[in-house]
Amino acid sequence: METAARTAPAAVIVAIDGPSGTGKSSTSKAVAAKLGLSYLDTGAQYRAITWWMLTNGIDVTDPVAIADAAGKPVIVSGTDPSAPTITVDGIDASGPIRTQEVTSKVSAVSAVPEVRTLITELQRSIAKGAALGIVVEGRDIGTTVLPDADLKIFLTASPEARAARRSGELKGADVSATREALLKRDAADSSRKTSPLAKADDAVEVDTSDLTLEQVIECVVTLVEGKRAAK
Ligand SMILES: Nc1ncnc2c1ncn2[C@@H]1O[C@H](COP(=O)(O)OP(=O)(O)O)[C@@H](O)[C@H]1O
Ligand SMILES: Nc1ccn([C@@H]2O[C@H](COP(=O)(O)OP(=O)(O)O)[C@@H](O)[C@H]2O)c(=O)n1
Repeated sequence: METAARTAPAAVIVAIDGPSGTGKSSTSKAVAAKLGLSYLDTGAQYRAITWWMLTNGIDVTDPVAIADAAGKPVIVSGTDPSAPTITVDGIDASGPIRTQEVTSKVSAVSAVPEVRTLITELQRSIAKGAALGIVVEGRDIGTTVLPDADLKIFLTASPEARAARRSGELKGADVSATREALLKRDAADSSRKTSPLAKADDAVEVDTSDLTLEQVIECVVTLVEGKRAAK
């Protein structure tokens, strides 16, 4: 009789990177749910450490203060794509990490090398523990966190499409102000020295500007299934 271990599909690791509003979270969650994989939102982890710094009086304009405090918060990510969670020191942080204040400060905190080292280790251990595989989304997953991922996707979209999507979520937010804020964050994330936002050489680039979310999901599911079949 065949053992479960022999018949179970090999774990598949999928890295999805790209700037804000390109569809990383929606696509990654849906692909993971459809294929029975775990899901990790690495942006939520950088937001969580930023929120902890802000609520604990750390000066987020001072990289030395950020580096000194980086090891203190305990960040735990739940990886069920239908109900992802994030806690900091046991407190649910899923709401507070989405505030405008955190969004405007997260690039400065995430640029500090000590922060990146700690969060990258956490991400690798979560990916290693995902028995059936995982979809990990962020900015540096294909280049730095999981350079041996089975499949790397880099999502792009025009600043106009991204701003329209984000201001739709922020109910009534001004599209041009949202566009400027997105571009400012892209510039900071792309220009930092340690693991900047970048497309890995072997990533598949998908421009989502004129695609529906369903089309993007279908495209990525097809690519993952192809990789799984080849394993
Ligand atoms: N291809 C698409 N077409 C239209 N809206 C989209 C598309 N992809 C994502 N969205 C919407 O845009 C918003 C931002 O998507 P999200 O997945 O959070 O992007 P990211 O994680 O890259 O910042 C969400 O409201 C989402 O439903
Ligand atoms: N792998 C990652 C993921 C996010 N980040 C940082 O975290 C911020 C928030 O990421 P996010 O994915 O939640 O942002 P949105 O795309 O949801 O706006 C980014 O702007 C980066 O500064 C990072 O540096 N590396």
